[in-house]
Amino acid sequence: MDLTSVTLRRLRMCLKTPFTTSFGSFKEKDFILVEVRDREGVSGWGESVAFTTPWYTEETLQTNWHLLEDVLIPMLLEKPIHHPDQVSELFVSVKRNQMAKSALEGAVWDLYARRQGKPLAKVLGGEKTAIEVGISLGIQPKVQDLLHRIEESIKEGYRRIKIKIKPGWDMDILAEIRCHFPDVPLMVDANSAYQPEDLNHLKRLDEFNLMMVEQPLASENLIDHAILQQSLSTPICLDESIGSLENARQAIELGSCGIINIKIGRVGGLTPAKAIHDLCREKGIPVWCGGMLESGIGRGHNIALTTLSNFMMPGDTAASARYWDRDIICPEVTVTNGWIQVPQSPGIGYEPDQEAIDAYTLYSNTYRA
Ligand SMILES: O=C(O)CCC(=O)c1ccccc1C(=O)O
Ligand SMILES: [Mg+2]
Repeated sequence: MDLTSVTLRRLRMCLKTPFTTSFGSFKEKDFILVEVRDREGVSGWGESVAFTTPWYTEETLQTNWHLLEDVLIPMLLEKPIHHPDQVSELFVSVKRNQMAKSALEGAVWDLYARRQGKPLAKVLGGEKTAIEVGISLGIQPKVQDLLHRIEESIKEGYRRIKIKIKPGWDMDILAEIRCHFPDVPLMVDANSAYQPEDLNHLKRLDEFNLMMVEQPLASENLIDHAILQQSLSTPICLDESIGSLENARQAIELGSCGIINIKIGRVGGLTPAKAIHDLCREKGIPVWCGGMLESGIGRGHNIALTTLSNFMMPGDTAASARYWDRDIICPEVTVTNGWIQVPQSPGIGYEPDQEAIDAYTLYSNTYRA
């Protein structure tokens, strides 16, 4: 692959409705869009999923810009590579900074697939032609608002509902939801809002017939997740705790979870994401693809990854229109009866909408070999 330049753009897109987790609320999404170009002028696209503050992991938009500009782009443009798998190898000497690595690696994967004239899903070894998706609903001002959002989401066809929980917005809310929607496939995500001492309280989650409870405790705390899993019949799903293949191996060995949420950005790219997927398949741990309120570019990457066989549960990659008035890809991602048809055109299979990208760009910079 003859890479000649990389362009970073900082975009700001307004969310249709604010998204609230146990750590705070977002009204807009600021992120870095990455474009790699080769000698023939073909482009590949990637997206950094880092937020502007380090509430989810330690990375931020600014730390990603720094890593990309000062470390990763110079490394990538210095040495020729032949396959996108070599990008994560090239970055082994750089500790962590997974989202920064992933943004660039994803762009190289897209370019590689486009050059082959094949969909990224195929190039990754994915077989599915359609993927099943769910929806993640943030904490709402009132229970009534949440019930209304759930009803709408079911009507739109989403295959499972995930709600965000935190102390004070958990058991009573779930009781209310189950009263109105006794059978809807339901799960909860705490984004580490609980402490090991909350074990007895968390045991009550078993009353609500949940598919899983996502990341109840701190990311570093695999031991207490294992202890909690022993007293819960609801499977624990780890999100923030899984930053690498090694984290996944340890969580599985310790019994810290029964399910893993794979996010490409959190694990450093598509190559490591695939390695975690393969390990989980071997160990009998089902996986699903999480979301980070991505633009269409990141959404396209998620869809391609989800075509791998061990993605056995609906992911969080909802339709473009659930987040944005206008997405930055053509066509936008649409969901019909809870399914997304995997695009069959080359690369991520969605074309970047240059006009929309320009309209959302705050500033940009290009780096040449
Ligand atoms: O709709 C989405 O993209 C996923 C929503 C979501 O749950 C989420 C959004 C932002 C950050 C973290 C998470 C999460 O899965 O924990
Ligand atoms: Mg999560």
